[in-house]
Amino acid sequence: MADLTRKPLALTQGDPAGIGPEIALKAWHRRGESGLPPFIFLGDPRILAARAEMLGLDIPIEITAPEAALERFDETLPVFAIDTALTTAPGKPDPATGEGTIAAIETAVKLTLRGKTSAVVTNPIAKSVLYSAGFKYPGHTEFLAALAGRETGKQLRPVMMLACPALRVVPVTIHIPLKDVPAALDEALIVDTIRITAQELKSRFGLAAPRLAVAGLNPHAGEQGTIGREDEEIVRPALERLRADGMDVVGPLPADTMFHAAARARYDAAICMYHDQALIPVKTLGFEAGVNVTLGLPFVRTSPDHGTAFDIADKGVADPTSLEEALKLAAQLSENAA
Ligand SMILES: NC(=O)C1=CN([C@@H]2O[C@H](COP(=O)(O)OP(=O)(O)OC[C@H]3O[C@@H](n4cnc5c(N)ncnc54)[C@H](O)[C@@H]3O)[C@@H](O)[C@H]2O)C=CC1
Ligand SMILES: NCC(=O)COP(=O)(O)O
Repeated sequence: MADLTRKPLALTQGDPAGIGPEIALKAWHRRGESGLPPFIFLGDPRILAARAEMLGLDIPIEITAPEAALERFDETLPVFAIDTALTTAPGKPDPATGEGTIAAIETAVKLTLRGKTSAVVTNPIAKSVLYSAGFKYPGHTEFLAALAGRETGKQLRPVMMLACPALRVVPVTIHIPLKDVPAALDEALIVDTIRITAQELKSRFGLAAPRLAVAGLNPHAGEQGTIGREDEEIVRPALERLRADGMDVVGPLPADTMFHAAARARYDAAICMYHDQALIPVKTLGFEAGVNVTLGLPFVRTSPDHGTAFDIADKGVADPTSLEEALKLAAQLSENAA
């Protein structure tokens, strides 16, 4: 039975041709055994119903307001209806659905900032599909910060964190080509990213004194400047500034030796210089239960660590565990922040 003093989580549909609708249905279906916090699905109920039929799941889908979702969650899957072009099939994305996909994210932010829902949980979007539909952001992370900035009038700096039971990682640069990473790195970017990470590890994750380990950019963290100068000229001075402020930060460390079990035991989060340096270890150690969390926003946002998985979207085999973990972490973090 849901605690009716709480609010539901806002769960966006993601790309309707991906596995988002399927994992939402499966997560609701096993809500009792997994102890799932209540959510309201923001998306097109016709897409959800068609996917339930494909999966052979008899799931009562109910269009409802967020205020009624908690009460109804035990009995029905609550949906806040957002019209989406019905031009896709599972595994066959179409930019025409982009408008509905984006509207679901915008609605989630509005509902959460207005106190109707407790946090935003996003199903995966395919960046390339949305770019064809005119989307101008690298991903949810930057889009959510822009939406929240628009609503609050504040300039927000979002930080991506991925977490699984064995590891938390933060990429300093996110969705940019590898060749552009060195030029994108500067002392201020590294300092800001680490400050926001440390702050939220305290306020949202309850770590009184977070220990951070920072990867170097180059092999062997530059080997004293002989394999690239960035680690000595950019990363090290940034870490010295943070240490002067009393932060527990080590590095720059050689990235190849900072993710084995004994090394991981020495820190609470690893700060990495680029996307794959951060995401390869976390997805290798905990793909099934990994969660993506956006720090630096005025609300909690999580998502599964995986993407749209178009290759399996018509097969019925998608695993909902990562989404379930994202929903549970969102509920926990928003409770910590309350
Ligand atoms: N938060 C988000 O919106 C994210 C979106 N993406 C987007 O997803 C699209 C596809 O990306 P990929 O690199 O192919 O990664 P992906 O995570 O969609 O798929 C990688 C492999 O893992 C499998 N897989 C993923 N989730 C699974 C699940 N829940 N159960 C069973 N198998 C699963 C897929 O079938 C595929 O073989 C891209 O357009 C990317 O932009 C990727 C990551 C996160
Ligand atoms: N590789 C992580 C990813 O693509 C998620 O990005 P975002 O949509 O959460 O910004």
